[in-house]
Amino acid sequence: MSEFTPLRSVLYMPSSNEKALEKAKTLPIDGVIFDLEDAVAPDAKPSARESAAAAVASGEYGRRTLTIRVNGIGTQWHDDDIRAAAQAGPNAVVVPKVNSAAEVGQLVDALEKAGAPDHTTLWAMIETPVAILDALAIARASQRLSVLVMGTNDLVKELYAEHVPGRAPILPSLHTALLAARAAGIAILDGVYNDVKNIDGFLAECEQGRQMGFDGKTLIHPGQIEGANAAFAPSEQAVADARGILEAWEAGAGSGVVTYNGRMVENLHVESATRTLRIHEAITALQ
Ligand SMILES: CC(C)(COP(=O)(O)OP(=O)(O)OC[C@H]1O[C@@H](n2cnc3c(N)ncnc32)[C@H](O)[C@@H]1OP(=O)(O)O)[C@@H](O)C(=O)NCCC(=O)NCCSC(=O)C[C@H](O)C(=O)O
Ligand SMILES: [Mg+2]
Repeated sequence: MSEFTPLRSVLYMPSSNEKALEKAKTLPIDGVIFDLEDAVAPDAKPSARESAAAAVASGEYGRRTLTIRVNGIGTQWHDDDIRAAAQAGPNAVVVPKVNSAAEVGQLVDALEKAGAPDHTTLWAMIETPVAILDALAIARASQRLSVLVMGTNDLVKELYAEHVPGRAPILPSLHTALLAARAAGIAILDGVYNDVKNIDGFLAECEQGRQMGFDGKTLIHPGQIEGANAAFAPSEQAVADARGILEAWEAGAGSGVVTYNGRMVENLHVESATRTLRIHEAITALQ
């Protein structure tokens, strides 16, 4: 995956829900997670596995990043899921409840043994206390691991915490996982917002996630896409400022510090501005 593959909006859908699989072909999402885990009842798992593989193979999802979330290590479905997902060759296989660097190694071996193509990376879900405490080791465990995905429902459950506006009970965990992803140089996606009818609450959480540094948000409903796409794209003002910073820097050629709109600009601000423009260009290229 290139450094700036946009992942602003990554929508989960139960792979047992044919209507949802069909609808996703038309939705303005950056990525899809065809779910085989929590959203699929045990009896429906074998057919959901086939549907997810067929969806990936269909070639009908355009430029969207396609992923399959398998059932976790140690479950009765895991090995068959891994085999089917590897052979389908999505952009990534998402694995829930990854708890250690050793598990990342085990997953990468299993994917390679099952014939996963080189373009199929691993996305590890961080959703348990032990994963938070081992986040750096997990994030650095393999070149094939490209994204951490927060599982905030499981995390809240495991902590005996509560879902509250502002997410104070899980902020330390979110920050720890962010630190790990950034230290490892990989992407990280924020968790889902369960109250699908509460758009204001959802937008506030998107804003918070973007300010913290997340690359995008995992979603559960089409009504959440527009807000996530807007929140995780550089705003018009951010793009204008980035261009202004680069112009001011070039105009001051050779000096180690200049100003833009009265604010100090040093090399590090130029790097951030360049990154903002590259993200903006990658998003613009999607349209
Ligand atoms: C949450 C839902 C069960 C709500 O479903 P529903 O009441 O049917 O919603 P609507 O009637 O408002 O739906 C309107 C239309 O949109 C389609 N739809 C709904 N959701 C999706 C979706 N996720 N993908 C694609 N399309 C979707 C409906 O079919 C309607 O279509 P139409 O009739 O043509 O207008 C439901 O949204 C849902 O199932 N969401 C996904 C749930 C899921 O995948 N959960 C597992 C992942 S979350 C998680 O586990 C994270 C992590 O592990 C953690 O621990 O936090
Ligand atoms: Mg979970």
